[in-house]
Amino acid sequence: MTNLRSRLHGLWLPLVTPFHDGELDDASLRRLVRHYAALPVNGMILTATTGEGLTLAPQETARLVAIVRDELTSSGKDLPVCLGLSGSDTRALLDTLRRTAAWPIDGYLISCPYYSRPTQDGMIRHFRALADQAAHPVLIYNIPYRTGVNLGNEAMLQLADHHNIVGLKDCCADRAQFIELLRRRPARFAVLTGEDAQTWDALADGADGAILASAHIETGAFASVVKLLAAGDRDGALIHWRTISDLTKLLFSEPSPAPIKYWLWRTGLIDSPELRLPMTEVSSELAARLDRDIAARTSATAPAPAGAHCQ
Ligand SMILES: O=C(O)C1=N[C@H](C(=O)O)C[C@H](O)C1
Repeated sequence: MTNLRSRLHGLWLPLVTPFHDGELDDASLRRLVRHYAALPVNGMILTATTGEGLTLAPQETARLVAIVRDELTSSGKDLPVCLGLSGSDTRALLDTLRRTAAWPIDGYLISCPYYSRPTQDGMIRHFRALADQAAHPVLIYNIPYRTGVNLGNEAMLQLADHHNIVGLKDCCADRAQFIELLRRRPARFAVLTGEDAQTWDALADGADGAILASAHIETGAFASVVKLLAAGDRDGALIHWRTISDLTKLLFSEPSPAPIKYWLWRTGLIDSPELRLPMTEVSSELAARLDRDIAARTSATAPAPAGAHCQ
């Protein structure tokens, strides 16, 4: 597997997990991976928020990882892949790390423990225990509005010194905290944003890259924004950002990844827009808005697949 730290830049895609009639949809998954492998994506995250990882059985996650690696290999694309993990029981996560140690992945994206609201010291000890054990490097996922707890910069910087913790996916939603971290972090600690609507600000502030669910759509434009801003071409990046900034809001106007799955279904990339409960499909109002946006963006390309219809 790859040296993950050296690959933590550019645009990463947190892949949706396609389902059909309640089951993991292997055919759609293979189609998705082939599609994105041909686009300017620097890495993939599996089974995170967008991948509905909390709803997958361990055997399904193993099958998903194997399929993704198989399709990437057949596409000739050596993309790094991180497995999303979340949980609030350190011992259970240690078991998961042992069970997945030999899987064909390059790293883990591990969210802060949710619901129990531990102290900063508790989270430091949690991530150190996981990183000590992990057979692959660890990216921390700080997303307080989902977990209920914010990993502050003092704790983050202590964790950044751990040899097996290589970076952060930041969704702290606090620009001052984010900028201070960018100023104080060691160079070996990568910082990528996961705040779709704030992508421009985060990259302009100095983030190394972005992990964006919205980039399932208009992938090339998102990749251009990341690449051009990194190269210092603000005007060039702005041309692309203006075509996608509203999209980031539309795709998060109901719980993600329902709007993205609806879009991928309507454009023929997956066979069904279904999610696993408690997540539900988009409302009919949003479906109509998405259809209008799809029509506006794809009028020059293929029509919606036969059988796809507004709900
Ligand atoms: O699945 C992810 O990883 C992402 N999660 C964030 C969220 O859903 O809150 C958003 C980001 O685009 C990717």
